[in-house]
Amino acid sequence: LLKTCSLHGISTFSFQTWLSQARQSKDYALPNSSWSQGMMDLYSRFLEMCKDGTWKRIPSYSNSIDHIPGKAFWCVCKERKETRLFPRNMDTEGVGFEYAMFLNPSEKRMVCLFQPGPYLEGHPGFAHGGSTATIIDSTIGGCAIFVAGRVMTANLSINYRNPIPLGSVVLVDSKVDQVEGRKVFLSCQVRSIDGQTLHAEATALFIRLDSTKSLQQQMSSQ
Ligand SMILES: CCCCC/C=C\C/C=C\C/C=C\C/C=C\CCCC(=O)SCCNC(=O)CCNC(=O)[C@H](O)C(C)(C)COP(=O)(O)OP(=O)(O)OC[C@H]1O[C@@H](n2cnc3c(N)ncnc32)[C@H](O)[C@@H]1OP(=O)(O)O
Repeated sequence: LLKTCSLHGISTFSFQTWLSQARQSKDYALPNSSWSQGMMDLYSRFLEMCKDGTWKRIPSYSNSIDHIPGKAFWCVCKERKETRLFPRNMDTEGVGFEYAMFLNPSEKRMVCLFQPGPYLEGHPGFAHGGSTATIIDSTIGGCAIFVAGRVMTANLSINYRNPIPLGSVVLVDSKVDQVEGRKVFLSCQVRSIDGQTLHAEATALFIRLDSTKSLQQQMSSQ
């Protein structure tokens, strides 16, 4: 993680500093009692693949700033307590977005194990398409961030193929297809655990933000 971030000039802070800051925040990507057996099995499978370094488990905090090494650098500490990363906006376990991400840096690939809870309902019994879009955007976005640094979604195109039952577990599998200057093109598939059902597929364009400006400067100038 440090190597990736350093490559993009995100941080001059030490990995230890970032780790100690991150440790103060709750990591929501760890198993909790709402996770189904299917979610636990898939999580264990990916954790196993982390042992040789091929995959990396990505921690997840309720505030986006906590993901950034040297977060204090952006001096947004006052506002940060009042905001939450959208998919981490619920306090009760299991009712909303339950998910954990794993990164494969050499394949430029990010997967997300996703268990949609009952508060994400659209059609009765099924996940709202907006929640599917959110988890796709977050997974693809996480992938783009780790590959290209600071980016924003410019375009996200989704084909919904089969509805996702609430409480089921799906695998959101994204990868970077191409980088052209500031443009990062990615694609994604959402499948059932057994791979037999394609729930959704997506393509996305992310634009790398001007690296000479801080994230905060770019946000405030728009
Ligand atoms: C949330 C951060 C969390 C950080 C956590 C980090 C790690 C955690 C790990 C796990 C994941 C956790 C979180 C997931 C992360 C993110 C998910 C959320 C992401 C979002 O939810 S994000 C909100 C929605 N997003 C917006 O709110 C963007 C609004 N927008 C703009 O802010 C500008 O629009 C911008 C900046 C996109 C570009 O503006 P700009 O001025 O920098 O660049 P410009 O316009 O010059 O475009 C340069 C070249 O791209 C082409 N181009 C531009 N747009 C295009 C389009 N739509 N289609 C086709 N081509 C396009 C141009 O045509 C030109 O091409 P050319 O150079 O060839 O002429």
